[in-house]
Amino acid sequence: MSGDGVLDVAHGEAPALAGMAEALRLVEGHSPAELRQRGLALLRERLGVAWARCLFLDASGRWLGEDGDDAWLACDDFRHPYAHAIRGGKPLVLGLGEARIRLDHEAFQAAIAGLPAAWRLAVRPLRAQDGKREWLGALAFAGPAERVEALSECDDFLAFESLLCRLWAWLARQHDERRDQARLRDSLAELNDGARRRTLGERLAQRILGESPAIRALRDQLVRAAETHLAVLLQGETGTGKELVARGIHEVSARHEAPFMAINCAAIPESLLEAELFGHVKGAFSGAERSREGLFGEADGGTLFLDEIGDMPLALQAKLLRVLESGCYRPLGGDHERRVDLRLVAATHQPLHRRIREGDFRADLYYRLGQFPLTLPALRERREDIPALAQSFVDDFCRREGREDIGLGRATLRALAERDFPGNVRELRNLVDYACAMTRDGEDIAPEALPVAGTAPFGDNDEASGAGHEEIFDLRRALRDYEATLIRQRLARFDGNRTLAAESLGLPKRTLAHKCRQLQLDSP
Ligand SMILES: Nc1ncnc2c1ncn2[C@@H]1O[C@H](COP(=O)(O)OP(=O)(O)OP(=O)(O)O)[C@@H](O)[C@H]1O
Repeated sequence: MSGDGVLDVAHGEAPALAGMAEALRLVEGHSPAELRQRGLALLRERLGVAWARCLFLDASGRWLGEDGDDAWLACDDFRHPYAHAIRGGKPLVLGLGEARIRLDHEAFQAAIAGLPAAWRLAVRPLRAQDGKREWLGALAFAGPAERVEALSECDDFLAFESLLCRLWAWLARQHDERRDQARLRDSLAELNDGARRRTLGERLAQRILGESPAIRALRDQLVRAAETHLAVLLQGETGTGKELVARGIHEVSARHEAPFMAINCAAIPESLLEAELFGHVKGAFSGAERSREGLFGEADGGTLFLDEIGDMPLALQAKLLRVLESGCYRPLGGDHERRVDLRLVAATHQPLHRRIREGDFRADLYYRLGQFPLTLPALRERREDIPALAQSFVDDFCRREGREDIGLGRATLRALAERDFPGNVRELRNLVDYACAMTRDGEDIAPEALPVAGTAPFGDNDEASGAGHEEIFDLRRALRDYEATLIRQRLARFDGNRTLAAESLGLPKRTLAHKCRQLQLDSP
């Protein structure tokens, strides 16, 4: 330093700041492990220490490890000198010859095996803060006796060791804080996810009723499906709630503000189905006086529900597959392709595998539709839900019809629980509606108010009601009337298409034609 207190800087060097560059190398370590490596490199390269190790304590404080080595040394195993240094809290120096005789720890002996017996080994416990028993690990170095002793007492070395410890403690704290924050973030996200899913599940439970394990699991799956963009294929017997579930998925999905469009592929003649789905431009075919958007366009951004997908004609299946794969469709008679972004939910009550085997359904479409397959349980598989469903249908009936206080007695609930419900929840609902209609305000539904099982088409929403059994005096005639009503309604449902009507009743087309003649259904 010059007389005026200013540092002499000769040839670009300032001796008083000689250690700064090394200190900087340490400070630039980003993790405790990197810091240890930098510290050891400094000892070897700058101080000429031929053998040096830096050990760290694990989180339990019971094991000492070394970077790049899988072996751990127990802190209470006094056959190695590190345990002595840590336990005693003081540095120790010992001759290697003596260490070879006194300490029979295999890994330690292996580590010092090649070193001269005349050398000395220094082991220095490293602590987070001076004077406190907050151990970080231990620094060990070996060399000729005078060099080891000189180094252990040298102020610069002590400053290096102190800097190493402070940086190490600081980096370890930072690492712990980051880990704690990440854990907190993860558990908060998990909590939020769990809470969000629970809320959505509860929202679904207001419409998709039932607390049986099967229906609870179904609601959980619906929430999961709704989180994705996958196409959902709903399989289940008639009346199990496939349409209800399709709406449920839409309502708890991110698409809930966009439209939900539905179409029953079995109820629409093949010639119209294509135009219904794809839309058409003006003049695309005779009668197309105006252009029409079509369900793909109308459901854009939302959900399209294709009910009875098994009945979709093969030619249309190919076109649907193309839309699903390309995200584009072309309205009938249109020049341009349009992009569409929607979730498809398809439903079927018939085993599609059989339709595929019979060549009536494309396997590739089946797999594309079934990205998220769901099977809805039949009501007989979850009989415990019958009382709650029945009660809710009684409440609905009273609200709808402006009726009051119709109750459900135990005997009636027992009678309901014993039924098989081939028409599932729809059958139960229709049956309860009928029984409510047969019950006076203020009274409980009597078991006798329930129609005899299997006598009426309660499974089918839109079919003849089973009212008026008391007036039946001629069974054959009643059966003929019932058959006629059923066939008439089916024909109306399929716009007079006998093939579809026959198929929906499980009859050959010729048998249906014969019955129509017999029952005089041919004349309007
Ligand atoms: N879990 C349920 N909770 C309340 N109502 C239900 C439930 N499942 C079905 N329903 C009711 O049963 C009736 C039939 O349901 P839906 O039309 O969704 O059945 P589906 O499986 O689509 O029948 P299909 O195969 O004949 O088209 C509807 O009135 C619906 O609201």
